[in-house]
Amino acid sequence: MRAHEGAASLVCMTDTAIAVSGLRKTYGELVAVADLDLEIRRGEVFALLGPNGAGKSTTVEILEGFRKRTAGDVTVLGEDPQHADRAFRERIGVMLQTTSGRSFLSAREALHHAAKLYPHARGVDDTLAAVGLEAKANVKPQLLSGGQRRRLDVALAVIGRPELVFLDEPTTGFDPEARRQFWRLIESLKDDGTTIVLTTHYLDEADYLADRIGIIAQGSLVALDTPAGLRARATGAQVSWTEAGEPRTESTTTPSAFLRTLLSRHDGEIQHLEVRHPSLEDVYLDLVGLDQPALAQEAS
Ligand SMILES: Nc1ncnc2c1ncn2[C@@H]1O[C@H](COP(=O)(O)OP(=O)(O)OP(=O)(O)O)[C@@H](O)[C@H]1O
Repeated sequence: MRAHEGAASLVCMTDTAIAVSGLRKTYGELVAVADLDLEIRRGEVFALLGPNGAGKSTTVEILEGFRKRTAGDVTVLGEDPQHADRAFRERIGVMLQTTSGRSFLSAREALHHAAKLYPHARGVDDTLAAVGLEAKANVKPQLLSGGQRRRLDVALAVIGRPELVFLDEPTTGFDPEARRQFWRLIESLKDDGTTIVLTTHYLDEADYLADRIGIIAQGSLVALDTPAGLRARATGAQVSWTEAGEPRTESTTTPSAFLRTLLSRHDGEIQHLEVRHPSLEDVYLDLVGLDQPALAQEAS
């Protein structure tokens, strides 16, 4: 290898947290993930969105080293997760969809126990505070609410100060305040340079937190962009108003021109006049297909 090639590959190694090429996972006849290519940079917050059964958890679990792939190349922090050793495990934090709280330990004890497994773990009390569980520190998981157990799962995923955190639907069951608190925690992890991969069904969460969003449908990536880039794919607007007591709605790609015409037709105040631009959710629904069944295609 020539010197400049070595330097180039070193830059590539340090900049890339996750590299996926041609990833495929089948369960018998079912294709859960179909030839997925993806690169996630270090320090990036990456959100994976998609309908139920799209293949998000399967993909994430392969990246975590908990599931074997059928085909393709996967590198996570420079290693193949399929051959993950303890050193690799210490560098990643994982929050699975199912809660993992140890029922015989209190929240604080569970975190103390987990912290011992990592060389540079966070403080237990700081971590409890970051997820808003100080008041429940001495409570066993089975006496926590569903949302509080998820918060404990988040705390367990980040206690080891991992370089890379996987969060599978982390805020399912959170009340609005807990979600905001979780968002602040993600922001502080990002400020520390942590790479974060999260799956979520909340478009606002992905919009707020993610540097880039990957949208997966039927095992394939159908879009990969920044939240702003995805929103920019939406064109046109819906103009609605009330005329002669009847609600009216028009879709238009030229809302200003439409409004000028509408205003010229009305002397007085137009009732309930509203211009609505497509949201990220509209773009998402368009990409995954409104009528798309949440089933992976049959293996070919
Ligand atoms: N162990 C398994 N054996 C057989 N099929 C599986 C298995 N795990 C997942 N599947 C199937 O693979 C497809 C993808 O599932 P996956 O859990 O990855 O979807 P998901 O996008 O995470 O969905 P959700 O949003 O509902 O969590 C689904 O059709 C699912 O039924």
